[in-house]
This record gives sequence, C-alpha cells and structure tokens, in this order.
Amino acid sequence: KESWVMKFQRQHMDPDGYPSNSNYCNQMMRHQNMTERQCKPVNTFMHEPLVDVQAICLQGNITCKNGQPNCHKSSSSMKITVCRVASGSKYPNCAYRTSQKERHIIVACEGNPYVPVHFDASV
Ligand SMILES: Nc1ncnc2c1ncn2[C@@H]1O[C@H](C(=O)NS(=O)(=O)C[C@H]2[C@@H](O)[C@H](n3ccc(=O)[nH]c3=O)O[C@@H]2CO)[C@@H](O)[C@H]1O
Repeated sequence: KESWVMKFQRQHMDPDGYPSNSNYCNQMMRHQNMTERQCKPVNTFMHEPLVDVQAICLQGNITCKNGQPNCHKSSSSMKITVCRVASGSKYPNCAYRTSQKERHIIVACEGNPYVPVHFDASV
C-alpha cells in the first residue's frame, strides 16, 4: 500500500522536469497514474528539489482549506506546473492544459519526520 508521503511525491514532485511543451500534463498525469479511475481535475507539479519542498513544513504555519491547523506556506515562490483538465476532455482520454507558474506553495504536513502529505494550494 502506497504511503501518504509517497503518494504526495508521486503526485506533486518533478524536480528535474520542466514542461518543454503543452503535452507535459497529458503525459505526466497519465504517467503518474492520476487518470485511472477518473481524470484528476487539478494537479500541481513542483520543479524543486525534494529537500526544499520538505523544508516547507518548517515554514509559515497556516490553517488548511479543510480547517486543520497543519498547513505551511513556503517562504519563497517555487517553479510549478498546474495541470487542469481541459474542456472537452473525455475519460479515459484525459486532456490537460499545462501552465507554468512561480508561486508560494501551501502543503499539509504530518508524521515523524514531519513531512508533506497533502498539497493544499499555490498562492
Ligand atoms: N490538513 C490536512 N492534513 C493531512 N492530510 C490532509 C489534510 N487536508 C487534506 N488531507 C488529505 O490529503 C488527501 C488529498 O489528496 N487531498 S486533496 O484535497 O484531494 C489534494 C488536492 C491536490 O492533490 C490537488 N490540487 C488542488 C489544487 C492545486 O492547486 N493543486 C493540486 O494539485 O487537487 C486535490 C483536490 O483539491 C486527502 O485524502 C485528505 O485526506
């Protein structure tokens, strides 16, 4: 069974990648297994080293969207790609829009070691 920690990394980490074309999301959403049961509506990939993303758990503590108190906002902006399902996309042929951004990241952290387990938002 995949742990939350590994699931977070599968869904949101791509430290060496950076979309070179508009097919990045079409390829990555499938390759990272987010189009199996449904076309996952929104997913953000972070193009930063894992250690830098894990360090967010030591940065600004804020309330999560779901009201839990264990979210943290990155102190600096990070290179990300937001994949959003395209209008006209029909499961199982999931089609995505690829957009590159630089944003502060908000993640929820848990456990010991205290590491990211959920992507909350980018701002
Ligand atoms: N405080 C917490 N502490 C600990 N755990 C917590 C906490 N909160 C939730 N979980 C858990 O995490 C699990 C999980 O996968 N939550 S999820 O909302 O679906 C993730 C969103 C995200 O993947 C994606 N998205 C969204 C926006 C964006 O810009 N970029 C982007 O990628 O869309 C998804 C849906 O929005 C869930 O099982 C819940 O139990």
